[in-house]
Amino acid sequence: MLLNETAEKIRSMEIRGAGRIARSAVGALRDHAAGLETSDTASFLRSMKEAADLLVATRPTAVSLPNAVQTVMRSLEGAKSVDEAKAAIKAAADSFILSSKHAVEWIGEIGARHISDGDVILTHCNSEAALACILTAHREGKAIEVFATEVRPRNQGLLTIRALNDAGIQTNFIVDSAVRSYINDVDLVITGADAITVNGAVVNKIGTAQIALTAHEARTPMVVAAETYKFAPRTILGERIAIEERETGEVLDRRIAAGLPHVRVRNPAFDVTPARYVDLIVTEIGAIPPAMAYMIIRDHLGWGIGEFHKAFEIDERIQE
Ligand SMILES: O=P(O)(O)OC[C@H]1O[C@H](OP(=O)(O)O)[C@H](O)[C@@H]1O
Repeated sequence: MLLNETAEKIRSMEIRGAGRIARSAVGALRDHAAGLETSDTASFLRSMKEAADLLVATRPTAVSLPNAVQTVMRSLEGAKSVDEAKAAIKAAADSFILSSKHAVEWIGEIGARHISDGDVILTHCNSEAALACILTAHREGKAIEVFATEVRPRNQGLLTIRALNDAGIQTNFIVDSAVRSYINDVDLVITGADAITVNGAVVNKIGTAQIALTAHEARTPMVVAAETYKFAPRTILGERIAIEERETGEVLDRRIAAGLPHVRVRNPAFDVTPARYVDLIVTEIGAIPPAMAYMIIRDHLGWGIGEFHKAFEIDERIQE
């Protein structure tokens, strides 16, 4: 898909979900690289850097996006010609997409082990990773029932209930504010994540923190299903995860809002659940407590402080 088209689809949420965003972005980078006609390495690198910046700027919160783009852009290091650079980008993008899909499968396998026959599960938003756990448990023959929230204002819950319905899983569709009314019927909460910070806090769809708090009070385990590339390396350096504020028309029709001059509509797309309300994070390399976030960043993402130096080197080469 074309670069600008992909960027627009991510911005408008036609392409959404932290994993899908990441895969689409690296696919767009790969296709952009293949289509560049220059033989000048510096101008190729410049164009790739602009493409990477454009994609990363589309949505600020899901760290899967910059992590994926960074993974692919790092493959440019050491490329001595445009052809070499194109081949490196393609290999890195294809490998990222494949391993991202495998990661979801592994998360499904591992997550399903935390689901018992007869469990009632509550999920929020539409997460590939969380759904993988639920669908795998169902495929294994466990009788499960799900509560799925509506997910105002973008109604991603509709995607979730369609997937659950298609699989033949008994599902209860509830408004976001009904979670506390049903939490005592729930054995396990499973959500996805858009970002996980070094201190194990989980950034996910708005409403997740309320659900986690409710689950904590009810002593219902809160499980987060997330690929390792959802962990945010720059939080080691004190960088905070930006919470995307989307346009207010998503929440209240602009014509109605125009007649309410004293009302300010707020529309944060994500919230932060502190680590103490998260029992387990299921990743493709195993289920871990949130306190292990630093080790995931250090050992499995392979960059942190060095990331800045690498990015700087690419900038220098562009200026040559
Ligand atoms: O990567 P997977 O597990 O599919 O999704 C992770 C998260 O991405 C989504 O964000 P949005 O709907 O794009 O704002 C939701 O917050 C979901 O929990």
